[in-house]
Amino acid sequence: MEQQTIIKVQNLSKKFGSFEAVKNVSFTVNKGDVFGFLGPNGAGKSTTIRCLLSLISPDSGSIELFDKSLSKNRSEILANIGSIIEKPDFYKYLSAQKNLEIFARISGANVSKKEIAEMLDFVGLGDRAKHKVKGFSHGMKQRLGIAQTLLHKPELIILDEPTTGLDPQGIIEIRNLILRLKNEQNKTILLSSHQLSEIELIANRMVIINQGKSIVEGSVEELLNSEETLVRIEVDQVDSAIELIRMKFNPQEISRTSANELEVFISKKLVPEITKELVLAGFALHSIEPKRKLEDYFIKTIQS
Ligand SMILES: Nc1ncnc2c1ncn2[C@@H]1O[C@H](COP(=O)(O)OP(=O)(O)OP(=O)(O)O)[C@@H](O)[C@H]1O
Repeated sequence: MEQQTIIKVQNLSKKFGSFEAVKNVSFTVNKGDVFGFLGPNGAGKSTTIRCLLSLISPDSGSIELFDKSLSKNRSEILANIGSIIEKPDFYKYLSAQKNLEIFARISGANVSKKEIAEMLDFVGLGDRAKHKVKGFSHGMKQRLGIAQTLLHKPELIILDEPTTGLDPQGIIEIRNLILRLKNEQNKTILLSSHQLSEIELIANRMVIINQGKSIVEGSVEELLNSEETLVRIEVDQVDSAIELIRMKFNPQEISRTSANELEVFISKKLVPEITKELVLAGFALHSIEPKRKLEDYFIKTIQS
């Protein structure tokens, strides 16, 4: 069965003055994806998301949502998206339930009190429905924000860095909630983050964006578990170790990174073999650390 495309962004560019915040960004989100939009701070994630929500208009490129052009079907498309792009704002002296009732009325969503109660249950705030938002933790407000995005029953949910500022427990709650949105409510979710670990835990597909450009897109599993691995080896006599590895394994790339360390790009399967050969040849092997290529790449990107 052919997969339905929910978001198709092609060659999107946006400048602020002469500064190019987004340069030719392209990616595709399919129905049922938890799609990770990964990049360091300032990469252009929020700018892209603001274009998707038609809050700003791109300078060039095309955006299709639900197989329709955003520029030509704006209100129909936006009615099918729920989003949190900044910290959700509530009437703090009103209860969680009252807040949702008001937001439902403002957005014109036809939602019964029973449905609102179910949404609050879904985000784990059922027993707090009558409590004033004033006393809610940041995590609870974030979950109430997610309930708010569900009011008009959208097919696509866009969350811009939803776990920023949350404590570890709060992060786990949001993560579980996102997975339940996909599994129990059949939502498609676009989730931006600057943390690979976050995306790895919940997304099935992702794009990495850096300095306004999309760099790599694909299945999280395939991208993170690619056969080719960067292996860091701490050993005495680095140059002789490089010679030995070159001779026996013919790696694609190998280089000395410090007086007692080398890096080699090689198939994951060969790591035990390399270890054995170095030890048998009498090298003092202090450590051997395989790093997934993408992880290493992403860390370098962030640090640069
Ligand atoms: N309205 C604006 N005017 C000028 N520059 C802007 C504007 N909005 C964003 N930028 C710049 O564009 C770049 C990309 O910002 P953007 O917010 O899209 O990044 P981001 O990936 O979402 O990062 P963060 O997680 O820090 O928000 C940044 O350098 C930012 O300073």
